[in-house]
Amino acid sequence: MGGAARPFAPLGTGSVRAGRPLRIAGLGLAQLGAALVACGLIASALLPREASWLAALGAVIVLGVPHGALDGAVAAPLLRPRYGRLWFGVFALPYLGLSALILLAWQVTPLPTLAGFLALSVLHFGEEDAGPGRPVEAFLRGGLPIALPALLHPEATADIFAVVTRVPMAQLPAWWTAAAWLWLTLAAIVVPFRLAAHPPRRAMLAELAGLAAAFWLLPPLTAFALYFVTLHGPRHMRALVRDPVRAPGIDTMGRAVLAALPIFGLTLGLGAALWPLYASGSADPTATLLTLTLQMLSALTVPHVLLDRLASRHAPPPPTFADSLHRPSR
Ligand SMILES: CC1=C(/C=C/C(C)=C/C=C/C(C)=C/C=O)C(C)(C)CCC1
Ligand SMILES: [Fe+2]
Repeated sequence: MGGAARPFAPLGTGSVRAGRPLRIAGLGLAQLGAALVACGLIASALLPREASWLAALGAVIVLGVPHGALDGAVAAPLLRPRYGRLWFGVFALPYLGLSALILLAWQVTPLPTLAGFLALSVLHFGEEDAGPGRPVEAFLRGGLPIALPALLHPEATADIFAVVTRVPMAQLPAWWTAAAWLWLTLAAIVVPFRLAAHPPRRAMLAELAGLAAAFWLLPPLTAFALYFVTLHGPRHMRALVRDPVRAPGIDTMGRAVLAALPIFGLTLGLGAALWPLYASGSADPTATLLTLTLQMLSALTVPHVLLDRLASRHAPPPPTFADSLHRPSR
């Protein structure tokens, strides 16, 4: 795996750029909150399956989805200078149009859509976890949450995706199992070399060991929720808070949460509007919630990833040596 690069801080700290976060027993308030959420999710694994699905989905919706709702704050500085007050329409119409196409794809070709969703997730999780310009580490880290459930809990994972795709799945599709074995084989070949060449930070090893243990010991949806709300979401938010160019107004975790609220509310409203459509073909409300949540997550992830690409393409390049000769240093 990669060498020492970004400082590791898996759980959100109260304020990244400004002030000193409140600390209790050496933990920041947000870290304490994340630890409590993690304990709650782990305990929810003891509940009957439907109830544990509900707990995991509740966490994914309330604590995980808001990181995608920050896309408005990323799009505004790109679009407002050119479109003025119309910027929100210019942002939201293609974003939601693309999402609607993905929801349609789940109805028309559920299994290819599932394959595309899983591939996009490996890319998105990997880029966020490994950081830019580290394709091998990104593949290995992004592949972990997708490959381990297939290898360690194939029946439970198939049960979940039979509900999501509405395609009977006595077992996982062979392509998923094959891809998971390929990931494991590559990891077994690459990781020992990487470990020898760049001894990893202890915190990164602890994260990977913790994740592997979660995907081994917990039901797959619970382990995924744990990864999504304590690692992926906070990491995405922290990256935006630290980036003064992509979302200039978002410079503390508190501001990030506030900025996410309007689009998060809109997302919940869209989910509520779609509910009757999804409930009509569904066995029970928990199954409806699972299908709607995962399909909407996938539908929003496509424009979410595209916007991330666009925003990094439009970011000004880092200052060159020549720049530093011409500009007075501050
Ligand atoms: C539901 C679920 C899975 C997949 C979830 C995925 C693929 C989520 C992707 C979310 C994204 C990309 C969000 C973007 O921010 C697993 C872990 C395979 C097995 C357990 C249940
Ligand atoms: Fe994300």
